[in-house]
Amino acid sequence: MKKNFTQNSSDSERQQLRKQLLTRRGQLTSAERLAAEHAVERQLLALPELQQPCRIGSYYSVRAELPTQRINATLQAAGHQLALPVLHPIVPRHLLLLHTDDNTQWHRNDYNIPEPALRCQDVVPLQQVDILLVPLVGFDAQGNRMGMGGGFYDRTLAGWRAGHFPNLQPIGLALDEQFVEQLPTASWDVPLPRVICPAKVWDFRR
Ligand SMILES: Nc1nc2c(c(=O)[nH]1)N(C=O)[C@@H](CNc1ccc(C(=O)N[C@@H](CCC(=O)O)C(=O)O)cc1)CN2
Ligand SMILES: Nc1ncnc2c1ncn2[C@@H]1O[C@H](COP(=O)(O)OP(=O)(O)OP(=O)(O)O)[C@@H](O)[C@H]1O
Repeated sequence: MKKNFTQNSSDSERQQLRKQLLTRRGQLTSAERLAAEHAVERQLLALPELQQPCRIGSYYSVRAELPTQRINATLQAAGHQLALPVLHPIVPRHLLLLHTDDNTQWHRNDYNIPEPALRCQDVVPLQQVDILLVPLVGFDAQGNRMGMGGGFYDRTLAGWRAGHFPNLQPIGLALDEQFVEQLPTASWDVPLPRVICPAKVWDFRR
């Protein structure tokens, strides 16, 4: 992948790179994607943090994302509490995390992504979340992340970067093909401390 993006790269460069990465991600077969989910699940479950019951924010994978349906079910079966994102009904481009279990009712949001029905009692404040599994389109050797371009996770992670959620550990989940040497960055981008891929757990802390 190209490396000639500068820190001040334009929106169109970011858009173009996003498109290339989405195309690359879309070229995997469903068997390859399933194998990737297995490998990521194995590495995730082996993390020391997950050896005790945790509150985990995950995502409901769509299109060619690293699949999470099986990972989410396994996490619940292992005794972890699972919360999934809902587009905030009032604050534009913000996310809420909602507790989910077998009784959860599902709706499709404006992006056609299934999300739990909004019930106030199910909202899990980020202060109470231990691990946040973050979807991505691409990531680089510094942990910089490119998402779908809505800024949803950038806004969510801004509070974490500011120190408001000291117990929260964000972890990106990705296919190996989503790695690029260097992504263009913007001031609002929040680098991920860790990314789990099928081949490797990337640790950017220290
Ligand atoms: N599975 C999953 N859930 C998620 C996210 C995600 O990336 N993956 N999000 C991460 O933020 C939030 C939703 N944000 C999204 C932002 C844009 C588009 C999207 O598809 N936008 C364009 C398509 C882009 C394109 O065609 O180039 C569209 O609406 O058609 C989807 C989700 C919350 N839930
Ligand atoms: N903390 C923030 N506060 C206000 N605006 C923000 C913040 N973070 C991102 N934005 C805005 O969101 C828009 C999209 O950002 P960007 O392209 O980096 O999204 P992304 O990381 O790809 O998407 P996502 O986080 O939803 O997966 C940018 O125009 C930016 O101005």
